[in-house]
Amino acid sequence: MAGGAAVVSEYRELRVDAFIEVDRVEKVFDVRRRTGFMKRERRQVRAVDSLSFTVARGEMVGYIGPNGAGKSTTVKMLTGILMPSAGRLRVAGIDPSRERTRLAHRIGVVFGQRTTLWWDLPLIDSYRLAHRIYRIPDARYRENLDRCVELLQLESLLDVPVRQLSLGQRMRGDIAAALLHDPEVLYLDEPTIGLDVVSKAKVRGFLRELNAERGTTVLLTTHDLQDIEQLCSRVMVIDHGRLVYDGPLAGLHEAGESERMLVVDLERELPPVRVASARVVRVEGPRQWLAFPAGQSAAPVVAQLAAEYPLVDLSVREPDIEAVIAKMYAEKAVS
Ligand SMILES: Nc1ncnc2c1ncn2[C@@H]1O[C@H](COP(=O)(O)OP(=O)(O)OP(=O)(O)O)[C@@H](O)[C@H]1O
Repeated sequence: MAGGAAVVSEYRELRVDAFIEVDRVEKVFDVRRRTGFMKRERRQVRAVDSLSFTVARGEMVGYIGPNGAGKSTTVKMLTGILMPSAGRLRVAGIDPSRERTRLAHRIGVVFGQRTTLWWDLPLIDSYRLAHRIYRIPDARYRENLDRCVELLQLESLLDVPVRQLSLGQRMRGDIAAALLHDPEVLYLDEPTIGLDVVSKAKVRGFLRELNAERGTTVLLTTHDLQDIEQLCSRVMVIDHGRLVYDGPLAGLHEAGESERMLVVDLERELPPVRVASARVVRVEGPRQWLAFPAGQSAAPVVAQLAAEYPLVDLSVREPDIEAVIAKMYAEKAVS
């Protein structure tokens, strides 16, 4: 990924009004492992390595990476659950690990795999508890609850014990719980995991509206790239604890050095065509597939084809974003 480092630093310089600041942060875990009878080995795991980024107020940023890349560790440090081994973190000007309680009033967290709701109690009771714990003014609580209930379609679920809710219903319940105290920033960890298509659409629609209306800053961790495509104009990719890409989703294609495909229909079957900066990867009767670099315009390839071959039709196919990211994950971190 040759251009990756440049992409990371260029994008970083643009962000001046930082709401979330991560500056050369590291997190090293000491792990002890049994290696035999009475024998233990001590090992260090560098979960986050010299990580720097900023997020402006009101941004919706995707935070992605392969398993074990350091995403959860980053989010845990941003909420104050974990203390960084080195570097500086600020969220809304607050040092998370030093002032965790003060920060808790300004952030909301949703972990798709776990719930913050009271399992045996009706859903509404978890909200009443949040009302007390966060000391939310009554009118504000009522307004936020009504809004979440309406947009997340929770009306018929409020009196149902949480353990009886489906995964999608529970997830919507969790998102509401994270928002009752008006957090300025929301960390979402896999908010659509295990949800059906309809529930995913509901959750995504709600998050879009929340961001547009309230300007809530959102950091979204997900393995579902459609979440990113539909919600985030910016994406950060982390691998082995380091940032390997920070920029618009569309730029991932270039950074991943992916290829676009030109599908060409000729008048008749011909041997593979020969054009500059594209190569034929498949031939099926009069149809041929030509791969060319994603960062390059299709125009010169099309012009040469039209001038030299009996062209009937053509179309350009964009690379599959999942393939681009899989390729990025397979490469070494560059930042
Ligand atoms: N409490 C801990 N003690 C020791 N090692 C840990 C601890 N928490 C995380 N790690 C290690 O740190 C690395 C990063 O883990 P992390 O959970 O942040 O990754 P992730 O990107 O969130 O992965 P996933 O997508 O699987 O949730 C992994 O190697 C993990 O094993």
